Formats: sequence, structure tokens, C-alpha cells
Amino acid sequence: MVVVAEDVSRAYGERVALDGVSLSIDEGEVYALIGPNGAGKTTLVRSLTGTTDYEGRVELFGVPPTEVDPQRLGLLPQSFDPPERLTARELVGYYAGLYDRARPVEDVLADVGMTASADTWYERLSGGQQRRVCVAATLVNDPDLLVLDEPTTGIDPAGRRDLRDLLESLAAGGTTVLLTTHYMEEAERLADRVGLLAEGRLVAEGTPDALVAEHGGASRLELRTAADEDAARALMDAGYAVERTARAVVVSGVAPEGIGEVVGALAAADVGYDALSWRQPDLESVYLALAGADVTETGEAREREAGVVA
Ligand SMILES: Nc1ncnc2c1ncn2[C@@H]1O[C@H](COP(=O)(O)OP(=O)(O)OP(=O)(O)O)[C@@H](O)[C@H]1O
Repeated sequence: MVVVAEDVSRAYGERVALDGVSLSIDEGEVYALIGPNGAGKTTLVRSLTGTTDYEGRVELFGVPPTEVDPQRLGLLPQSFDPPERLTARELVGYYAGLYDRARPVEDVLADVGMTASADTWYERLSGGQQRRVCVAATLVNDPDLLVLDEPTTGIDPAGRRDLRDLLESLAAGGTTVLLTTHYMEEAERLADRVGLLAEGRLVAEGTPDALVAEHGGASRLELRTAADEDAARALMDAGYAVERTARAVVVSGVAPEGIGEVVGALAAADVGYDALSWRQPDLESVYLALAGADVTETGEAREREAGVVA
């Protein structure tokens, strides 16, 4: 095991930020920590990397975090304020200089898509470009364990995809990755295992598929109609499990091949509708079921992605 945490707790005065968290991460594994604002993700990352005090036991490569060879660890903190009057190239070069064995600066800049802007002062880069440079700084020592606290926040979708590809290829080469993210889709696609933190506790952990199967619930078929009540009644009479939300009538547990029958039941009752969308449960459903709060990727965004069926 590369990372082992046992019963890790941390309080800030009266405020309990972490409450007995245990987890372990294997070599080459990508582990994503998700959870609402204030759940304790950053506190856990800081405990695991020895950058805050904690109670409990933490070992990285079999030793306490403060004893780990810095050459083996790459850490991207949530807030990272490097000197601003340095160019991206100078900054990455500066971090490379801190290690005995560093990767060529140009290679690292290319990894994060910053070759073209390498000579721009850090302070003149966009927020997303700055985040890319910070990620580059964590890669210079070619670490065996990468710990990234919200690496993709502020990065545009194409950049997020590039970074995801990069992390995937690093993991395929044996690098162990622990990251936190508010993008459920990112955790789902990238992580071998996901841990959901809520109020300082690890409330669920597993592969994305296992979590979805266990906690994701049923598929949802959403109907937008001016005649909510008539639609709901017609579908209930036809034996469907129906729920009304503020903006839609939702039928749960309909398989894709059963959508036609739902449409038929509406037509038989002479109820029209404006739009219909179907969604299978995913990691966002798990998050909403267990942690309940807002997520960055809203339901509407997911619907646009899935496309309106009819
Ligand atoms: N330095 C600190 N002093 C006091 N309280 C803190 C400190 N750092 C974190 N906390 C509290 O600990 C709890 C956990 O915070 P933490 O930053 O670990 O959450 P998080 O899951 O990373 O949140 P976010 O998604 O917003 O980054 C919160 O209630 C927070 O207010």
C-alpha cells in the first residue's frame, strides 16, 4: 500500500473537520475524494501529506508523511501562491531546482499544455493557466505519489480533459494518484476508487460502478409538460412509479426500451408534453443520495449532455 490512514481525526477548536477516517490506496491506483464544501477533503489531504497535525495513523510508503523522501511525493495544495513575477517556465524551473532528479522543464510544461504561454508572467496568466502551472510544479520530480487538491478547478473543459488524460497515463505508468474534485464526471471517469466524505466521515467508498449500483437508485425519466397533474395521474394509473418535482414529472425505474410505453400511456390519456429526458443513475446520483448538497455539474447540464429524447 502506498497510502494507509487509520482512524484519522482533526479538530479545529470545537469544529471537528475529520472524524475517524480510514483508507488505503494501492500502487498505481487513482483515488478520488469527493464531498460537499467543508466535508474535510482538504483537511484529509493535508493530514495525509503531513502539512497539518492530526490524530491517528498515517503512512506513505510505510513511513509517516513527514519522513517521506520529497523526491517521491508531488503535492498540489488547494491554494498555492507562487511568486507572481516569474514566467511559467521560470517557475517550473525553480521547482525543478529543488530536486536532485528533475524532469526537463519543457516536457513538464508540454504535459500541462503550457508550452505556448511559457514566457508569460504567472500573474498575467488566466486562473486556469495558473492552475496548470501549479500542476506542472507538482510533476517536476516525477513523483511516485501525486496528491492533488482540486487540480482542475478553474480549468476549461478541454484543459480538464487533457489533465485527465495526463493523470491516466501517469497512473498507467505506476504513479499513485489521490485527488479531490467537485466534478462528479471527472471522479467517475478517472478514479479506480472513490471516497465520499461528509461531515468529516468517509460515508461511502468503492469503485464508481459499485457505488452507483449500491446507492445510485433507479433511472429517471423526466417529462416537461404543461399538464403535470394529468400526466402524473395517467402514468400512475398505468402502474408507473411517479414523482412530481417543481419542474417535471419523474418516472423512476424505466429501462430505455420502456420509454415508448410511457409515451404510449401519455398518448392514450391524451396528455401532451414539451420535452422528455432519460438518465441512468451515476456518481452524481450517489452524491445527492448520500451527501445531498449542490454539485458543480447540475442536473440541467447532465440533461443537455444526455440529449432530449423526444
Ligand atoms: N485552518 C482552519 N481553521 C479552522 N477551521 C478550519 C480550518 N481549515 C478547515 N477548517 C474547517 O474544517 C472543516 C473542513 O474543511 P476542509 O477545508 O477540509 O473541507 P473541504 O471538504 O476541503 O471543503 P471545500 O470543498 O470547500 O474545499 C470546515 O468546517 C472548515 O471550516
